[in-house]
Amino acid sequence: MSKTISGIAASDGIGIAKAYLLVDPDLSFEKQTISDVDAEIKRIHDSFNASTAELQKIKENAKASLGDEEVAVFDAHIAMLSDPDMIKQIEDEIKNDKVNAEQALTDVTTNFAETLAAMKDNKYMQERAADVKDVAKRALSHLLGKELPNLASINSPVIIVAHEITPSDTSQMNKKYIKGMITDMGGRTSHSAIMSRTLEIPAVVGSETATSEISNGDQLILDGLNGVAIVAPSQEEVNDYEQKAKHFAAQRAEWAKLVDAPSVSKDGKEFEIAANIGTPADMDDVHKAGADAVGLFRTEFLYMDSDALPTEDQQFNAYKTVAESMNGKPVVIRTMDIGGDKPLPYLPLPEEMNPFLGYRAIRISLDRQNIFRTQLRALIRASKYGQIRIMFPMIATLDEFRKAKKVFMEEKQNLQKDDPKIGDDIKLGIMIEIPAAAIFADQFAKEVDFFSIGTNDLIQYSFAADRGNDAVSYLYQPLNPALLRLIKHVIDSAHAEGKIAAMCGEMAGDQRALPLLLGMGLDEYSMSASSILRSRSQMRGLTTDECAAIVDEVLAKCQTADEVETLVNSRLSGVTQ
Ligand SMILES: C=C(OP(=O)(O)O)C(=O)O
Ligand SMILES: [Mg+2]
Repeated sequence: MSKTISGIAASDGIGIAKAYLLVDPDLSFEKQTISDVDAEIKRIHDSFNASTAELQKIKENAKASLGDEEVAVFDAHIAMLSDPDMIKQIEDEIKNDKVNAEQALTDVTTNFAETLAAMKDNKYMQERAADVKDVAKRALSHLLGKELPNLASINSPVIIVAHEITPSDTSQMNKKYIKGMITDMGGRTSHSAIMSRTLEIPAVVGSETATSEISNGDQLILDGLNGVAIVAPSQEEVNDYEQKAKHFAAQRAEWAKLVDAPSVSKDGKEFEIAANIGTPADMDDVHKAGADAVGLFRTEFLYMDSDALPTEDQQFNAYKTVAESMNGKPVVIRTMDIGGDKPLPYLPLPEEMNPFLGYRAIRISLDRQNIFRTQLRALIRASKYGQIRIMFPMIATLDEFRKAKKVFMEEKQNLQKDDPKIGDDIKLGIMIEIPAAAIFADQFAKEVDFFSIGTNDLIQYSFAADRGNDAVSYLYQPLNPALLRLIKHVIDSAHAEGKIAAMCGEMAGDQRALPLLLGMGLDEYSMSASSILRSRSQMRGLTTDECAAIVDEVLAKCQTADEVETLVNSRLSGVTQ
């Protein structure tokens, strides 16, 4: 009998493959007194040899799909397994204390890791502590005869089943073999969900129970369109889903024909469908999707993927690459949004009770202005290579925007001493993601050049529901009339002052929301590159007047998100394809 597990649909598509459980096995053991010292020492050597052989194999596989940096980690681990000092200490403990290999390995490696972690002024050595722990875990798994999961060693089609998937996990994945992902944790706007969409891997998140209900090697169907996974499906179910997957692939092929088509409504009104990116490496997908602009460059990834604050030149190069690659089309670059769920290991921030309500984004930038000024200089310099727009995240008050603008003006004037007109064309905008700013949009609109509505956070803060917590994910309601009112107010306020209203939260790529946003006259829709062509296709089937009438009716009549969805669907049947 098959079993169905439900979660949150996070990335479109259907995958059928065996489950790959990304969960560490139980590596607990008992301390034992041994009598055969030689046999125990041999066990250690065997486990180190087996670990080395395993790492060599993983490295070979990884070479084919990953960058040099990722592969170098495996070399470092292999080198550690032949460290004479570490091996001697383990042998000595076995000889002197007559303990089992597991105990000696754990004692010695824990000691090594602690010594490294204590080297506070040597970051490189500090980071090696994690490598020692990793290597020890691998050797221990061999001693206990258990297998560790390893993403980089995957070389046949699988569906990843994990508690949570981190950015470093995704950097080890070979997209070719990953047919889907299902996690226990996360909501639709958690960063692992956003990553799965960027990688175009079908995904279901927030299932709560996937890792406990699915075993390694189970046959799985993953339906990222409807947010379900079927464990041990019947042949009939497999056939059914193979048909659905074919249908979805055919639909994708149809959408792909729109790569060079304009983003217009059925009645010929032009809009912009833009891409959200995290690094310049995402630009390939942006071009494949035929994006009209980059509507959100989340620069915090430049800070997160690095061991230290990125220099002005490193940032300049990243911004220039993206600006040039868009060939004159707009590129909205958001200043760093660190804090909340995006910590920086090398920038210690105070422990907070409520990190999402704490010291983050523009609050850090205005407080630590050297970091902010470096970023602004890099952005102003890069603006010579394309149409760069600068956007400030997490603006709550007009004062914050004015302060940020003042710093920008000072840096621009400094740079203009050498290059008189540099930065003069840069438009300055803000994210509307804090309810106070949304409510006060009519006043903000007088001073900013554009808004971009960040619905991921705007919903989180409006409904007081953590965006990554699946226990409260029922409150993530893009179609709730309260939110729709707020969004309409923001769009109307921008237009009253002749300013651009964009949206870069996930709602911009939500098929259910598009007719309403079009009806409200939203100018720019910025989303994961993988959603662009589908949205363009949908937009081309909608008429703005009809959508505006639906918005009026929804706002006059509906009290719940479900009522909104039902009303929109009933009005659209016959309007769209
Ligand atoms: C786009 C947004 O920003 P992020 O997801 O990076 O917080 C948002 O909050 O909607
Ligand atoms: Mg946000």
